Amino acid sequence: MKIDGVAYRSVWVDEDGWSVRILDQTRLPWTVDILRLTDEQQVAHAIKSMQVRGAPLIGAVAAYGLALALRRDASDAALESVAAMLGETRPTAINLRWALARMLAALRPVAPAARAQAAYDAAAAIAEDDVETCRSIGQHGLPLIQDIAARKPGQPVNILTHCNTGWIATVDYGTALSVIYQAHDAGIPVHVWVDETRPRNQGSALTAWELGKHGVPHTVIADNAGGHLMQHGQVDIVLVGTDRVTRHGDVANKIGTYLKALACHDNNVPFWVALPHSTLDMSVRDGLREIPIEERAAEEVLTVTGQTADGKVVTVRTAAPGSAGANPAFDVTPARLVTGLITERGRCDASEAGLLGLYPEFAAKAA
Ligand SMILES: CSC[C@H]1O[C@H](OP(=O)(O)O)[C@H](O)[C@@H]1O
Repeated sequence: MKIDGVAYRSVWVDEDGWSVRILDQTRLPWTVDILRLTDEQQVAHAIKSMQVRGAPLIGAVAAYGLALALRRDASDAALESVAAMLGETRPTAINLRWALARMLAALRPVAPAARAQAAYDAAAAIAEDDVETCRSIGQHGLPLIQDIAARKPGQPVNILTHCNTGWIATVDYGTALSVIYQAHDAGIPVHVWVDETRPRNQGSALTAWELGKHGVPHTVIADNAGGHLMQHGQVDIVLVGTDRVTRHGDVANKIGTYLKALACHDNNVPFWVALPHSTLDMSVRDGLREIPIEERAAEEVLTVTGQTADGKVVTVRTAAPGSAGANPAFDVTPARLVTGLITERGRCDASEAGLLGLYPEFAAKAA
């Protein structure tokens, strides 16, 4: 996508042919800082600290992290240990393990002398696959917006979204935001309610920034405002992304997503989840019991980061001194609350039958 008219992806190989470039998402929306990663430890830090974040993107960046490591040591031991280390950086998004598994399958059979180049090629394939996949997700979600627009001619389609599922959560285009971008670019009047998405504010800091750069009308709201807006007919559809979808269609996503789904259910607002194939985990049936939920530092809840009037970016404590904090970073929305799934292959019910209808080859995956 573009930043002030200049095309970017969220991860790319530097001109030097080997180091890896990323946008530092902890500095957005205040500054566009491009980081240069030169080893797997820097990649691990970037993922853990959320300099790069978003389920598909952390998978792609981890793949390049493995390539960086193999430049120095392409032994079997290094291949396995670095893949394991990177796989431990964040527990919930299955895309991280999906990408590393794909890299290991590609690299184990390759002679160490040829492994580094093969790793860059495999990482590039993951990145390119993600770009086309996310573009396609947008196309398959577009009819949902068109149908709503047809029922309210001349009025904007009001879409509520949670967290950031845009091009900076993927290699390009995004998932739920890919649908919004394609609707906007098709000339459909849309307006986006952007959940701020405490505690890391991926909505108010990242989604609002992305939509602003693309010219999409939007309004930032408190996370707790969505239900009220639905009760007053202000939300036509909720579109979110996800970090893991189970065989039965349960959806792990940013904390607060489940509450949005409950409000949708109570107000008959469609709740759609956009995902690439790399977010499917067909080995899990019961998401609530089986998906590991990342517990992040309490400090993220007890503080907030923002920009002062004179342009300084600071972090201030918002909680009472001495109070403890709890920070589960994801929750699981049961399939029964999901209207449907939007994938690169089409839309389906949030069910095993729905998913296998689109991905019959996944039937054999361990369950
Ligand atoms: C396109 S998937 C984005 C997905 O990832 C986010 O989590 P985080 O910001 O912690 O990486 C969030 O759950 C989004 O829905």
